[in-house]
Amino acid sequence: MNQYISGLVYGALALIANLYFVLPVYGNLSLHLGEFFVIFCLVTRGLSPALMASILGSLGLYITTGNPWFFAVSILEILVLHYLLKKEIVLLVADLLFWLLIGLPITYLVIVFIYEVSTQDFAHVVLLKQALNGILIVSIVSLVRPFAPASWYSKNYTRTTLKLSSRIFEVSLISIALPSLIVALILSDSSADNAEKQISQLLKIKAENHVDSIESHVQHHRDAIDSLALLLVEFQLDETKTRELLEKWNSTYEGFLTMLIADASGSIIHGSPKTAFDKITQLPASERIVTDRSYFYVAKKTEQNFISTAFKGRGFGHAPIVAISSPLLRNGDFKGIVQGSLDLPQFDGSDNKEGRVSYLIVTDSNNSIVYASDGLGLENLSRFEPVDETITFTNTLPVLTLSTGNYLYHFEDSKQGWNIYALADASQLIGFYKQNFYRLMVALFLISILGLVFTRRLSKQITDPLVGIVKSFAAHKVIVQEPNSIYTSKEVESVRYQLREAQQLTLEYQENLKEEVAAKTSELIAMNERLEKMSVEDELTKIYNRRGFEAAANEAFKLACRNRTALTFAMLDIDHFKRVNDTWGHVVGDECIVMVAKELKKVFLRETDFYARYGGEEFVVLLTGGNTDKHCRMLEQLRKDIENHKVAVDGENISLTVSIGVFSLKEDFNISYHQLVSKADKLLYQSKTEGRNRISSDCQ
Ligand SMILES: Nc1nc2c(ncn2[C@@H]2O[C@H](COP(=O)(O)OP(=O)(O)OP(=O)(O)O)[C@@H](O)[C@H]2O)c(=O)[nH]1
Repeated sequence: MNQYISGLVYGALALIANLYFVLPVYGNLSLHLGEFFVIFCLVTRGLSPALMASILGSLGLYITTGNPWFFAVSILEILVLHYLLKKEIVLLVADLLFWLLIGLPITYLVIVFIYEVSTQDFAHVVLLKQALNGILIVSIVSLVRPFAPASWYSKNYTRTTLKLSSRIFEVSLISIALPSLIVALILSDSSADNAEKQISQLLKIKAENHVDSIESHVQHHRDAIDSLALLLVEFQLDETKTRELLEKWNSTYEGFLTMLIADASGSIIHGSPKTAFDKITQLPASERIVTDRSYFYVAKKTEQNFISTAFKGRGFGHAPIVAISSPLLRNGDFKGIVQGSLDLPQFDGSDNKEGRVSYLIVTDSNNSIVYASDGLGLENLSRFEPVDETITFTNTLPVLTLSTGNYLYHFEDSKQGWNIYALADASQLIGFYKQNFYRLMVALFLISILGLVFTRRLSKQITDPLVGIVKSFAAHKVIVQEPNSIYTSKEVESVRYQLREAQQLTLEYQENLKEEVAAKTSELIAMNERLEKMSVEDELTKIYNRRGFEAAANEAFKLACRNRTALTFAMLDIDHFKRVNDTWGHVVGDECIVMVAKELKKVFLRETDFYARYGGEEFVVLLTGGNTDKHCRMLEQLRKDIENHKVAVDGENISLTVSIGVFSLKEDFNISYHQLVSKADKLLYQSKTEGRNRISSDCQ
């Protein structure tokens, strides 16, 4: 497949996976599996298609998350992985290195400075999730890769051959890392769900407790106001007694900041504590009127106990308060109201005191804060408009975002129409997740180190016996039958057995070959000797041929010339040999030639005597040393011996004669070998023409 087309195909798969196959992890965090196709493209097709796929895959992530930084991180990841793979680093380790050294720092900066994630804990969770996402994907790629058919790999892409130890390391790491990652993610999610449920349960109980205690607190004070109103109507006390009763009530019910009694016209006629009322009495009469206050006109109108929304006090002080009032009704006539101002901070008494891990917010029916625990940064009486961040931070539990942070919460309303929020710091849950993710990372790291040590040892135990066997094989040492390592395996032993068999066959073959070569060599030597002999020996007569003679006689000729030693060269020719052949046939002719050679052998016995069949029925003789007369005598003897030697054929005796030309040197040695031969040849011709069976000689 063309590189660009494969980049587009893998990119399209990555895009679709990132858009439609997203696994939710926690809150709004999820695993994006599209990167699988990008990394798979890198390991099967090479860098350029993987970069194309990376851009398309990141487009999918950008569409789903709105985060453009995926482009940078993904492209960097591909480049770094490509480089580290070339350096023969295992894919999973390469990815771990990328995330530790580059991916995590960049993602951290993006989270903190560009996305301004509100809490450190959440930033850590996002960060670790990104790294786990990357490692999970690379683990899946490493797992799938061995099953990919060879045709999926690009021919242009040269893959590096990994060491066996690296291969085993990769396989064992993946087989440990991938399941533990998946199990850890599933367990983390389910335990986070459980934790959320537990916190939710706890907050619900707390909120209900708060509702109960607030309701009873308020009810207690409403009852107090009602009973005071009854007493005042019933006993019609004088002014002093009324004031004393009011002050007693105020001091008995600590929740009331101040209390007052207003007459039917809404004018304050009594107040407690005394110091506060004294201030009221200083005010002009018009400012002591409370007809505009809901606790007056509602109580008057409904003729029932009334509890106000929260508001800021006036006259008696400016503290935020909730007013409780009861009408004074005597025989159905409205005689005024009695009112108590509940001090808002007093609700603190109803708050949870267990280590302040939880908080309380109480709002009235107007959503004004009646009470908010310290540390939330909320002002009493301010409006409470929380932002829901549930999806970002948790799976199901609702989350509020305040200026001080994110809080898990449970909400209940009270009978008074108040809203009670029990809050817990969201970092509890995120911290729990962070801890899980950190544990997972540390576990993966430890598994990697253990895996590294373990697999190096294992691969050594696998390869060492093999190396030993191969070394023995290469050094032609006999492979031992018993394994020399206790860590050997059946496969290695099978190799040992087969190599041993092969080695024995080879050795046998070598032995046979050696013997065969030795036999052939001696045959060859004999043949060479024969050939050598044949090249200098006449086949028929077994004496020198012309070549052999010239090679041997030449030396003797030169030596004799140099030493001026007497020398005779003779040339012989069988007379009328054609006739012999014609009469008796060539076989008989050959016998005659052999007979002449035998006679030569008989006459010339010295090592310095050279003779040869010169060609056809012609022979030559070279004699050195002694004197030329003796040479001639010996030649004459030869001539006679041949003449006397009858060759028997079919009961008949054939007699042969030879003509000889003899040329001797005894004083003047200034002559070449060829001239010598030529002289002898001429003298032979002379013998022939002078009647044959004779010697013609000359001397120089
Ligand atoms: N049988 C046999 N005949 C040979 C061999 N070599 C040469 N001849 C014969 O020797 C004969 C030589 O004949 P010629 O050169 O005419 O001389 P010649 O008959 O000996 O007569 P002269 O030399 O003049 O006495 C030829 O018929 C050759 O065929 C050989 O090796 N074996």
